[in-house]
Amino acid sequence: MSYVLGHNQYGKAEVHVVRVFRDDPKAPHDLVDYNVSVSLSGDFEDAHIHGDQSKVLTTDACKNTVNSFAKEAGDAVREPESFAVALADHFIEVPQVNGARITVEAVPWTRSHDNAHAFVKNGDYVRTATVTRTADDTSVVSGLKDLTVLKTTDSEFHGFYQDKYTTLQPTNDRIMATAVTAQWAHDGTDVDWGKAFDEVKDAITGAFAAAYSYALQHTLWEMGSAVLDAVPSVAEIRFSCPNKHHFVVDLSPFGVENNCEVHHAADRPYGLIEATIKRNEDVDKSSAYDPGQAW
Ligand SMILES: O=c1[nH]c(=O)c2[nH]c(=O)[nH]c2[nH]1
Repeated sequence: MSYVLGHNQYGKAEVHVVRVFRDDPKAPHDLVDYNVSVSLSGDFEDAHIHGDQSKVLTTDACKNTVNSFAKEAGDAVREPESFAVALADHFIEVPQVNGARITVEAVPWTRSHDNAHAFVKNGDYVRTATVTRTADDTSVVSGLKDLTVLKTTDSEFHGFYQDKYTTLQPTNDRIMATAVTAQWAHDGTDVDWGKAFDEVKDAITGAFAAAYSYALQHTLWEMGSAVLDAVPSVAEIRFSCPNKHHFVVDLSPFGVENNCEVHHAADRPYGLIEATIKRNEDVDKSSAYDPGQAW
């Protein structure tokens, strides 16, 4: 037999760690809530082909490292990107590892009633970070998932291609709603991650609100352009946005007028609109994204 082992990677997925910052007894507490996944690649052929584990850093050790780094990495823990960089820098030092990918899903908690130690989980969205480390390169992709936005007008959809299955009626006034999932790749790592995240999120929601839309595709372009305008470190942004359809209900059988007021919010099927907006043609950040990540 001369079969060949192709790409392989392994690690611990979804280490859910909550770190409280409470070093200063007089200061209010802070916390971060991270779901961390570690994926290592390198010289692991013997483990697969011969059952020899001598080079395998256990996934249990990966989990322990995440937990310990939640204390050891100090202030780097405060932002998902810098925490992931600290972990990636550690794992790449293992001699048989030549690639380390760390993904973090960060659930935002907000302080409750200005209380020093009480928080409310903010379920509006999840912040994400993916750090890919090789011996001589670190690439950082930031993101967010499931940021749901809706506007009640300033959205049209008409002039579309028609075939024999086309029944959709054109409209010049409709609800537009989506749950934005986006990932943006940075040039370099010298970035104020928290500030950049807030600016990107603000650019996305601001452009969604302000842009007059002729399709969700058009809105993705506007949102991506606003992000590139606002944050110089972003080289490209990838969107995956379900069109959360709101269909105007026909109330005419009841003699009731419905001027885009009463809608049926359908949950499926949904249009899925995806696009990458790049700073220029030469940008190629594909290796910075986790191919196994289903958005
Ligand atoms: O914004 C939209 N883009 C589409 O491609 C599409 N297709 C469709 O049926 N409705 C919509 N809306």
